[in-house]
Amino acid sequence: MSQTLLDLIDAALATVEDPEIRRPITDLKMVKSREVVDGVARVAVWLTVSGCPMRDTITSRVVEAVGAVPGVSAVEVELDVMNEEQRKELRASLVGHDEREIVFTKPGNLTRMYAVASGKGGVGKSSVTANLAVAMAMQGLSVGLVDADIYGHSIPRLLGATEPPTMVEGMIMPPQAYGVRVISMLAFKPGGVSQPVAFRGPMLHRALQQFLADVWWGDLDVLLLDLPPGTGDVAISTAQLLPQAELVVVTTPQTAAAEVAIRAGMLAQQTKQRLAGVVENMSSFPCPHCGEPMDLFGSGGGQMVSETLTRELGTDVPLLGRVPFDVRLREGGDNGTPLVASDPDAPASTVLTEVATRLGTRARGLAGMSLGITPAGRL
Ligand SMILES: Nc1ncnc2c1ncn2[C@@H]1O[C@H](COP(=O)(O)OP(=O)(O)OP(=O)(O)O)[C@@H](O)[C@H]1O
Repeated sequence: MSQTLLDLIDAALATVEDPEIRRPITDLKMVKSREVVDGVARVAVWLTVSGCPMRDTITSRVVEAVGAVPGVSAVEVELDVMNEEQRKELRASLVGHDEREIVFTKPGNLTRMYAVASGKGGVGKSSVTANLAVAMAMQGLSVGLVDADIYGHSIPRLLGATEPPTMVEGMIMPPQAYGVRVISMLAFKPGGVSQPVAFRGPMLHRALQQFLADVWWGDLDVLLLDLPPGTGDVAISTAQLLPQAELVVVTTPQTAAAEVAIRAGMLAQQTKQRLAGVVENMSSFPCPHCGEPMDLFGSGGGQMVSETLTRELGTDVPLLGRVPFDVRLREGGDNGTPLVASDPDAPASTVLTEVATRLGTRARGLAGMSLGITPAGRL
């Protein structure tokens, strides 16, 4: 009888996923032992590191899964910590190789990659990226988000993902929020959020490389990168490290913002990247009193960027959506609750979700790619 009960307990443990790695703890060899004495199940679990921030979550998941097995009256969980050998084995089983390489550039990798760019700061690029990531995760996609704005990182706050990552044998397990794996410079600053980052160009490249190679991303459907504004070092490093990443340009409706956004988009011509499209943010919204459309930041910027880039690059660069100005989007960013999660039916959420659906399911091909050829004929 106890054999049958143990089988049931094993089956229950196989449903418990490690919250960071998102694989069954049985596959990860995290179950040290299990036994049943008079209906009381005792489960010992190996944690990867002693200060594992997920210890309580793992414990409660084990208690819930094993406690639901008929015949189990109580569950006791004991935690132990893996030794170096076990961690190495775990690392090898997860990564499949030892050297630090960027998995996204390996042949056969199917992760869709989007680098979100803007011409200038403050147009809402980070807010759009964070909400797109959460919307994609809410659609069941496995999503990673790199805050490539090394100096001005803001993604952890926008998603409330400010806890430090767990390290397993030099591999960084990224914190998660709303189902999105997030890495940012915050994870590497002992002085916390207000500590400035004083990096020169080559250091920025190295930091980005580390975000991509040393972080355990798992099998991602989509990787989003929140670039710093403009066409500086990080935008170029991204193109070098992830040449398959497509650009998404964010602008406001304002002509001045649109003009600089075009420059950010034109970078694709030099880097030979594809342009997935343009998102206009802080667009027209209905006046709360009279319902008339309010164009707080002018109008037409997104359309202008889309049309100009289409013409200049000789390829379709669609306007993916116009996200209305919404104070709740700003408030959600301030308190780490993205609007698409807190109010999925808000007009801004609806647009962001549509853009997320489009990008998350987009077929990969030559569309949107500047071929870098000049038409033959009269000069
Ligand atoms: N659609 C919107 N409606 C209202 N407020 C918005 C909207 N989009 C962004 N904001 C607010 O605008 C400000 C700038 O947004 P955000 O930080 O996302 O811009 P950014 O382009 O990433 O800036 P930077 O690159 O300089 O960090 C934030 O306070 C944000 O909450």
